[in-house]
Order: sequence, then structure tokens, then C-alpha cells
Amino acid sequence: MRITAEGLAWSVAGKSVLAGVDLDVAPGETVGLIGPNGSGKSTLLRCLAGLRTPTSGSVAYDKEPIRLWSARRTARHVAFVEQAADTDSDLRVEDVVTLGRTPFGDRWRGFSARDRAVVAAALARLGLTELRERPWKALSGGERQRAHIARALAQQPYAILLDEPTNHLDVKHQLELLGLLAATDQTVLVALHDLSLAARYCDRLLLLHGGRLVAEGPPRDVLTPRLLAEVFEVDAVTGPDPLGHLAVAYRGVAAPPVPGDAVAPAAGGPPAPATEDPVVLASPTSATDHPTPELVDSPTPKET
Ligand SMILES: Nc1ncnc2c1ncn2[C@@H]1O[C@H](COP(=O)(O)OP(=O)(O)OP(=O)(O)O)[C@@H](O)[C@H]1O
Repeated sequence: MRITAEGLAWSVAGKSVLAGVDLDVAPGETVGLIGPNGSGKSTLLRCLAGLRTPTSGSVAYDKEPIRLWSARRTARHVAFVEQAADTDSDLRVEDVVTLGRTPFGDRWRGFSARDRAVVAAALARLGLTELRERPWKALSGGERQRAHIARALAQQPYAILLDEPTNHLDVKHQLELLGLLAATDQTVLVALHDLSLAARYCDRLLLLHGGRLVAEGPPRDVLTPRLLAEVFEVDAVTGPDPLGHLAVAYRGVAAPPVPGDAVAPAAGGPPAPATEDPVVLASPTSATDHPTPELVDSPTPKET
């Protein structure tokens, strides 16, 4: 399912939070939404999920404007995993995941055997089968996060929007979740703070800055030292990690920008393409020789 937004803007109390956002996520793509704190990622996801009415502009799924959809129709097509989503604490894990079947359930007959099978599969996919009877309030933060993701999968949506879903997860579950999102046929738009994981698992990145989309493209074109300095205010280099994955290494916080020299948020039109080549962080074959990635200033051959 294709997700498109045109001229999307959202303001509150006279303050512009999101402005002029045009995006197009192709069916089956896994796209990472990145940007510093307060850049508008959650606001954009909420607008795309139909939970926030844009001040102007439009959101469409396969060209159908979401504003024309009922809540039930939206829930049958789009799942949204919010950042710190909370759920009624009297429920068990399985009940929370079963909430994902609500748009498909029959008011009188309840959930079918198929609904229960879908829930069981979603629990298994997130490694929660053993915890299915556990009361919600007895779960850790990471287990709750995985249950929310299982609930989204139980919706069997065509598109999944996730707001920093790896926040509470240990490294194994981060890798499992991002691997799952990258492998699925569903269209995925996921806000992430870990830029190296975003580079590794996303086909494309969208970079938000001050509520505007300032760059988009393959990770190597977006995660450039210049954009990282100007948007995230960090002094960083990018290049292959010891396993050959594009990664970001940080020297520290960037020097304050020279006035008038910062990234100009695109005032309409496509975001500026980035042109810098990444540098080598470590030889792809040197994992054991160099446990700490070394920064080398020579350019790397382009990835194929
Ligand atoms: N309801 C609201 N009222 C006032 N300001 C708001 C509201 N919602 C969002 N904002 C402001 O809009 C800006 C963007 O917020 P948003 O949560 O979308 O950013 P974000 O990129 O998701 O940030 P983070 O990385 O910290 O989660 C922030 O400055 C936030 O304070």
C-alpha cells in the first residue's frame, strides 16, 4: 500500500510544528523517519495515522484520502505503534494483542478461530507466547513494547507506522524487530533515533528538521557528515562498520553553526540531495583485529 502526503502542515497555538511535507512511501518499502528531538516525527506519524487532522495538506493510502475513511476502515489498513503507548492495566498480554483484531471482530459472535490464530502467530513472532497469560502490569517496558508491536501485527495491516519502537528493547529484540520490519511485505514507516540501525534496516530515510523534510534518499545519501552536523549538531563520520554495514561514528557535539550557513529547510520542492561520500570506519574484514572501529579519512568504494 502506497502512503502519500502532500503539503502536510500542522500548527498548534500559532506555532508551526510541521510544514510543507510531501512524501511518497512505495508499497513494501521500509522507510526510516529520522530527525532530532522536536523535529516533528511523532506529529507526522500521527497525521499519517489519521489521529491528528492536518492544518493543511492531505494524506492518502493508495490515493484514497484517509480523511474519508472510518476509524474501522483505517484500522483494517494501517497500524500505528505509538511511542510510550499505554493500555488498560487489567488486561493480560494476549488480551492486548487481541485488541488488534477488534476491527475484524463481530460484535455478537466475538473473535473467530482465525482471529485467535492470528493473535497466536503475532505473539510468537514477538517471542511473547510464554508471556501470553501475564498481566499487563507485570510486564517490563520492553515486553510491553513488544506486545504493542504484536498488537499492530495482529491487525494484519497493509501499512505499519512505528514511533521509536526500539526505545525499550534490548539489542537482540532491536535487531529482531528491525529485521522483521525490513523483511515484511507491508509498507513500513518507522521513526528511529539510532542512525546506524536506521541505515542498516531501512531502504530509504526521510530527515525532518524543524518540521520540514530536508533530505530523503538511500541512507548513504542522507547520513552525510554535513547533514549530521547541521541537523543533529554532531561531529560525525559515516562509513562501513567492521561487518560492512553503513554506520555512523560520533566524534562529539558539533561546533555551533555559523549564522546563515545552516541547512535551509526546503521551502517546497524536493529536499536537497546529499553528495558526500562516506569514510571508512573499519575494514569489513577486520572485526577481530579492530574491535573499536577506527576512523580513516579515505573515501570508501560505493556499496553495490
Ligand atoms: N499538542 C501540542 N502542543 C504544543 N506543542 C506541541 C504539541 N505536539 C507537539 N508539539 C511540539 O511540536 C514539536 C514536535 O514534536 P514531535 O513530538 O512531533 O517531535 P519528535 O520529532 O517526535 O520529537 P522526539 O524525537 O523528542 O520524540 C515539539 O517542539 C513539540 O513540543
